[in-house]
Order: sequence, then structure tokens, then C-alpha cells
Amino acid sequence: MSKPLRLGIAGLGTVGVGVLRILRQQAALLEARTGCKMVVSAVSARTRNKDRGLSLSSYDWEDDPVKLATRDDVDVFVELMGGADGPAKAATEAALTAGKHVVTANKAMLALHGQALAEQAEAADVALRYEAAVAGGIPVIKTLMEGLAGNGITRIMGVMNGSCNYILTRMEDAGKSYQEIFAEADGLGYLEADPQLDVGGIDAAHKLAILSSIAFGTKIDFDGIQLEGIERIAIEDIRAAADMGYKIKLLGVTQMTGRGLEQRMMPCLVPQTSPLGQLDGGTNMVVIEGDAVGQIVLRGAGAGEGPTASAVMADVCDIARGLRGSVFGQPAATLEATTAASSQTPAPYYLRMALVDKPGALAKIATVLGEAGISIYRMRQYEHSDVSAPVLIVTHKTNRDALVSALAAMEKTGVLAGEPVALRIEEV
Ligand SMILES: NC(=O)C1=CN([C@@H]2O[C@H](COP(=O)(O)OP(=O)(O)OC[C@H]3O[C@@H](n4cnc5c(N)ncnc54)[C@H](OP(=O)(O)O)[C@@H]3O)[C@@H](O)[C@H]2O)C=CC1
Ligand SMILES: N[C@@H](CCO)C(=O)O
Repeated sequence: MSKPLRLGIAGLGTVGVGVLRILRQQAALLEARTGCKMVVSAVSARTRNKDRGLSLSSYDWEDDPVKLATRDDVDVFVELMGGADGPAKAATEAALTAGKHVVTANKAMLALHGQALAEQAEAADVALRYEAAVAGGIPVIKTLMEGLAGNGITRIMGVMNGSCNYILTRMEDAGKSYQEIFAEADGLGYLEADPQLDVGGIDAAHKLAILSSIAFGTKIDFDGIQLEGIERIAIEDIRAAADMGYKIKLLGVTQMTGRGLEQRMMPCLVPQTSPLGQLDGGTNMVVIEGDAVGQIVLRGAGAGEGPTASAVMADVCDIARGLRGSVFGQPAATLEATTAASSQTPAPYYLRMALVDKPGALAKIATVLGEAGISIYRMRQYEHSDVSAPVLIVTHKTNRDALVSALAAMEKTGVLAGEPVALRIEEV
């Protein structure tokens, strides 16, 4: 039996406490699987005397996570505080400098500083692991780096923010507005302390940036992501999309194109019969397409104490087994700087508009679309009692620039009774 693996855990919130529970409840199993006894040398959090539902008396306490990260009796620094900068980054850097392995769940830190941290870890010949940072309990990092190592990755799609998927699903089920369900989710504690990280798509975009780097051998490019949150999704769109056979999801897509790396995180329509269309509530799903394997679908809990701690422990176990490997699947120095694709891959679009109910109104819209080179695939007009007519259009594949110019031209027709809504339909 090899010598014990000594952990220092900074952050004793949802995830940190979950990790401590697994370490206690599964001590024998972890030792049997890794050949290594795991011990916690010390822990750190902001408030020492907080009741965390379990005793911390057997661990040393450090007020300063940087001090914890550099202790002589810590082999692995487990960073579970969060935040792209501040103590999380300072302590991670200190740990790597001191030659400690690091396990983190911090997608924000990796999305913004991953390249520098990876270079530092690899120069120090220590592991920097982050399975929990993307899609919580789903082992997507391991799948991409190990299980699919023989594949050229062609595309990754994912619903990777459980809170947004909860809100969109609940809007449909309850028939309530975004504002009402946002307030409900916030009240239930489902949203980050800064809810904009969730509903603005930022948290999911952090995760997408990490996956892109592994999939395409590129330096993380968070700023290159075309980002849009779910705030403007109306219950009318959810209903109309359902009527046309679609669901609205905050969908992340990354693919390498001849125009550069295309990374998008935005609300999209997906067929309601597709795996992504059937993903309800707070669950996550990642769809990976490889040139040899074809399409695989991973589904599971993207957040929460148990699932996230499960992913953290997978990393700790790998370190205990002596596994190291490059941080993003190939040496950080060989990751290529990438150019963000200037345009989006063509797609069909969903358009919802209210037209003034007078002769020739629909003809004017059809003309505008035709002049922009956009062909109508399906169309539906609903019964109405007021002066405006609700119209839905699904287009054939078109490019975003043509759509933007068509929307601008529609404004000038004088037949719109409100601002039209345009959402991309992702071919999944
Ligand atoms: N919760 C989830 O389901 C998931 C979380 N993650 C990631 O895991 C990480 C932790 O998340 P989570 O457990 O939810 O966060 P919490 O807010 O529940 O816990 C954060 C912990 O960090 C401690 N902390 C914060 N600032 C400091 C500081 N300056 N010095 C020392 N300790 C500090 C807090 O101390 P105190 O308790 O005293 O306030 C708290 O114990 C984040 O990076 C998050 O993005 C990833 C996937 C899912
Ligand atoms: N706020 C995130 C937590 C997990 O990263 C979510 O809702 O998915």
C-alpha cells in the first residue's frame, strides 16, 4: 500500500461538504480502488464557526486558503471556493508553485485563466484536474480526453446550465412568464449568487470554452463565444415552438469550421423528439460527435452536492493512482491560438411576429424574406380577435447576415405590430 494522499480542501459549501462526505462514507472503497488511503490534512472557508452539518474537528483549520494550499502536509489542493479571480486563483497558483496537484470545480477560473494555469501546472509536472467544472456529475472531461482520444471531434452541443433548463421547462409546464419563474427559481435557491451568471448564459459559456479547448486543441477563447441568455424568451415563444414541434433550450455548440472556431451559447429551438428536446428540469446533457464514434449522448445531474462531489472525487482518485496527463488533453504549449468564426453556420430559423391585419401584410413579409434570399419552409397564422395577427414562420437554412438584413427590412414595411422574434433552429 502506498503512502496516504493528503488533501487540503478550500471551500466548504455545497461541493466541499459533499467531498468531505464521500471521503468519510467511502473511505474503504476509495482505498481499495486507488491503493491509497486518503486523508484530509486541513480545510479552509470564510467563516470558521458555521454549522456545515458535519464535524470538522479532525482537520486543521486555515483562515487563508493560500496558506492551506502550500502546507507541507498537503499533496493535493482541492479548490472549491469559486470565483474567476481572488482567493481561488491566488491559492491555485500558490499550490502549483509549491508543486502540489490541484483539483478544482471552478469553471470561471479555468475559462478565463486556464491557459496560464495549465502552463504552470505542466511546467511544475503536477496535475490540474477539473472534471466537476463542466456539467457537474457527468464525466464529460474524461470522456473527451480518454474515451474519445482516437477521434477527431466534429461538434459538441450541450445544455450545461441546469438553472436555465429548469426555468425554460417550468415556464412551459406552468404556462407562466420568464419573470414569474425566474422569481420562483431564485426563491428556491436554484440560481447563483449573481443570477446573471446563469440566465445570461455566462456559466454555461465558461463550460463550453473548456470543452472547445479539449476538443479542438485550441487555447481557451471565452471571449470568442457568441453569447446570449434566456431573458428575452417569452412564454408565447415556448408555446409557439411547441406547436411547431420544438423545444427552446439554452444550447451551447462548438465546432471547428473553415471560418474559424464557432462557439455559440444561445437559446435555440431543437426538435422536441430529440434527446436534447426531451431534457427536462435541471438536468444537463452533452452531445459529442466524433469522426470515428459518431454521436454519443451524456446525460445526468449538472449540479448539486453529490453529483459535483462525485466528479471532484474522480479527479482525486486519478491523482491517487498516479495519473497526470496534460491539462487540456495535449501539452498546453501546443494548444493553438484560434480565430473566432466571423459568421454562424447556416441554419433554419423560427420567426414569430405580429402583423397588422390588413390585406397584403403577409405578402410584404414574404417579399422581404424572398429578397434576402430566405425561403419559407413552414408557416402558421393563428386565429385572433384583436387587430394584429400572430404569424409563425420556419425558414429553410439561411445565414444569419441574411436574416439580420431581412429583419431590418421588415421594420420598414409598416406591417409589423411589434418587434419580431428570431431564434435559430439547431439541427441535432
Ligand atoms: N454547487 C454546484 O452544484 C456546483 C458548483 N461548482 C463549482 O464549485 C465551486 C464551489 O461551489 P459551491 O460549493 O456551490 O459554492 P458555495 O458558495 O456553496 O461555497 C463556497 C465556499 O467557499 C468558501 N469561500 C468563499 N470565499 C472564500 C475565501 N475568500 N476564503 C476561504 N473560503 C472562501 C465559502 O466559505 P463560507 O462557507 O464560510 O462562506 C464556502 O464554504 C464553484 O467554483 C462552483 O462554480 C461546479 C459545479 C456544480
Ligand atoms: N448554476 C449552475 C451550477 C452548476 O454549474 C447550473 O445551474 O447548472
